[in-house]
This record gives sequence, structure tokens and C-alpha cells, in this order.
Amino acid sequence: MSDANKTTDVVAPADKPVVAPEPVTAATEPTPNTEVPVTAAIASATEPTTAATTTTAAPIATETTGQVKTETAPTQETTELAEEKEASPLAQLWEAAKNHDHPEIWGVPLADPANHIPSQIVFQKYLNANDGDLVKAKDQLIKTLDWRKKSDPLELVRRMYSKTKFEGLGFVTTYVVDGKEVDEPEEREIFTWNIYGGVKSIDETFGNLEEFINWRVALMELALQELNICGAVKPITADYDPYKLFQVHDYKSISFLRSPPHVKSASAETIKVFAQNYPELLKEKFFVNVPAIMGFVYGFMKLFVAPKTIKKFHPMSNGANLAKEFDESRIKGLGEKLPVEYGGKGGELKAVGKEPMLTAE
Ligand code: HEM
Repeated sequence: MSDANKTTDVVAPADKPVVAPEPVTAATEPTPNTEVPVTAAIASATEPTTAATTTTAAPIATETTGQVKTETAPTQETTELAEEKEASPLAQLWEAAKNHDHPEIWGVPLADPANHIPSQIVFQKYLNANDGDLVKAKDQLIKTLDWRKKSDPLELVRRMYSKTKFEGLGFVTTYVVDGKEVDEPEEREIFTWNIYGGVKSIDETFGNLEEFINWRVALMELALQELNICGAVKPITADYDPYKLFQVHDYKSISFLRSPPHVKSASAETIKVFAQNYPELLKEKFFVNVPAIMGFVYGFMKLFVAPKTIKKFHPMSNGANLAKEFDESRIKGLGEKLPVEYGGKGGELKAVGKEPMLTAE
């Protein structure tokens, strides 16, 4: 796979209620393959903020045998600043999350990141998405908690969606080393597939924006379940994060050559919701079977997307070339595991993939 572009997504089992995290001891037990211990990861993320490093002490004048001696005594402000100085950015994000009445993100029941790896991963992703800027990370985190409280994505993934509108349009597939279930995040790759070329009726699928977004969010949460951050054993850092997803958009057989208003508003809203609430989950994104005549749409869509994200995009005219993009994956023969129509030898998406639940009609 080319190193300029990579993407990924994951969630916790929808049928499991959000429960209190495993005791600290379980999370802190070193595993043989843990390259970055939690403490190291957290330490690397604990660069003090300017506010935290400012030390102020109020001079106090005391009279001693006719001499005026100046001493420093801690003020309330000093004490607060000292406390803040001690708290790492991750601890401060946890503090902010603790004060919110929504308890989870991506199915991870939020807990102290010092001893709960899944929470460390979630908080670190918010920092990474904001290049380490704690104020921005906190703002994004709170907005995500607000949105999850309002939208309840864990419920959305348990809902049924209209077969007529959404069948065959979205899948999640997971590929592992030698077909085995493994704990190592590098030995599992999760793909989300959006087969937008398969849309039969633009009005049906995109006409009700809320319903479309709910279905799209359900697909993302399904992918997050597969990513299984809840069961993660490796903390992440600013530079190391294997908990990401590949995404593929397939525009094969698009039956319309313009981008109607419904599509534009659905795309713009999805991009907005995902950028805000699913940061740092994309490894690389491939747009395949893009009809030459619709190349302009790519330029249009890029207007809504952050430059950092665009770097992960790969438009491709021929979907059958997709498999070749994964030659360097740690999963040997990953390309071959993909469906035949994407250049692999694996089963069809319908056979091996998971879809949000559909109604009978
Ligand atoms: C008319 C048929 C099309 C439909 C129905 C469609 C649908 C969508 C939707 C719903 C999204 C929201 C993001 C998501 O679901 O992950 C999206 C994003 C996007 N689409 Fe399309 N699209 C179409 C054509 C195209 C074409 C021809 C291109 C050219 C490559 C394109 C490029 C993009 C890009 C770059 C994004 C932004 C992706 C992101 O931020 O993750 N689209 N599209």
C-alpha cells in the first residue's frame, strides 16, 4: 500500500450495554506485544500547557525584628495551577468527560486513561486530531459527547433500515492473518464499503436526510465494533495508532451523471458529522470505479474535507486494481482476500460482509 494514503473504523458490540470498564489491573498488565506501555504513551502526551507552567505566588510581607522579610505563600490560584500542572492532557480530557452525563464514545465506557487502554486510545485520538491542542481537543470531545447523547449511535446500530433504500449499499469486512482471530491490531484490517454506485433511487436513499445519516452512522458503528477498541491491548501515541479503518467508495454503474441536490446535502452532512464525531479513524480511503465524466465531483467533495484527510484519499478509475494497494500490509495476501471484483480472490461483500440490519421489504 502506498504510504501516502491510508484509512480505518471500529465499535463495541451493539448488543452489549455500556458497562463499567475492566478493573485497572487487567488493563495495566503488560502483554508481550505491547510496544508502548500506557504510562509511556501518556507521558509522551503530557507536555505541559502554557497555562499549567505559569507559576505565580503572592509576596507576603512579614515583620521580624524590625526587618521586612518577603515570603511567598501559596494562594488558591497557585494551588489550582499546580494541580493543573500535574494533570496530563489525557487526564484533563478524562476530567472533562467525567463531568458530562454521556458515558461512552464508540462503545468504550470512558474511564481513567492512566489505567484503561481503550479510554487512552479514545482520548489520544482527540488530541491527535487537533495536533495536540488540548483546548480544541476538549471542545471536540465535548461536542462528540453531546452528539452521542442526542443521537444514541449504539441504538442506531440496533435499528432496522429500509431494505428498499439501503440494501447492498454498505458493508463492513474484517480480514485477519491466516484467517485466525488475533489480538494484535496490525494483524486485523477492517474495511467499510459504500457502494454508492448501487443506489437505485436517489430520492429514496437520500431523500430523508436524517434516515440516511442514521443508516450511515449505523454502518460506521458496525465497523467500530469490529475494530474492537474495547478489547484493545496497545495504547497509542501521536505517531503510533493502528486502530483505524480502510474505507472504499464504489461508484460503479452510477445510473445518473450529475450530483443531484439530495446527494450534495447527504454528502456534506455525512462529512460534517464524521469529521466531528469519528476523528482519527480513517487509515486510507479509496474511491473506485469513478466514471471519467464524474471526475469533477472529486474536486467538489474535497471542498468540504480537511486537507489532512484529503492526503488519505485515492481516486481510482478501475476497481479491479484495488487489491494491489495492499501489497505492503502485515496481513500477507490482504489484497487476495478482497472480493474478485476488487482484484482479489475472496468472497463477495454480500457473502462475507456485515450490513446494518434491514427490514424484510
Ligand atoms: C452521484 C453519485 C455519488 C453519490 C451518491 C455519492 C455519495 C457520497 C456520500 C453519501 C458521501 C458522504 C461520505 C460517506 O458516506 O462516507 C460522499 C463523499 C465523497 N464522495 Fe461521493 N458520491 C457520488 C459521486 C462521487 C464521485 C464520482 C466522486 C469522485 C471520486 C466522489 C467523491 C467523494 C468524496 C471525495 C467524498 C468525501 C469523502 C469523505 O470525506 O470521507 N463522489 N459521496
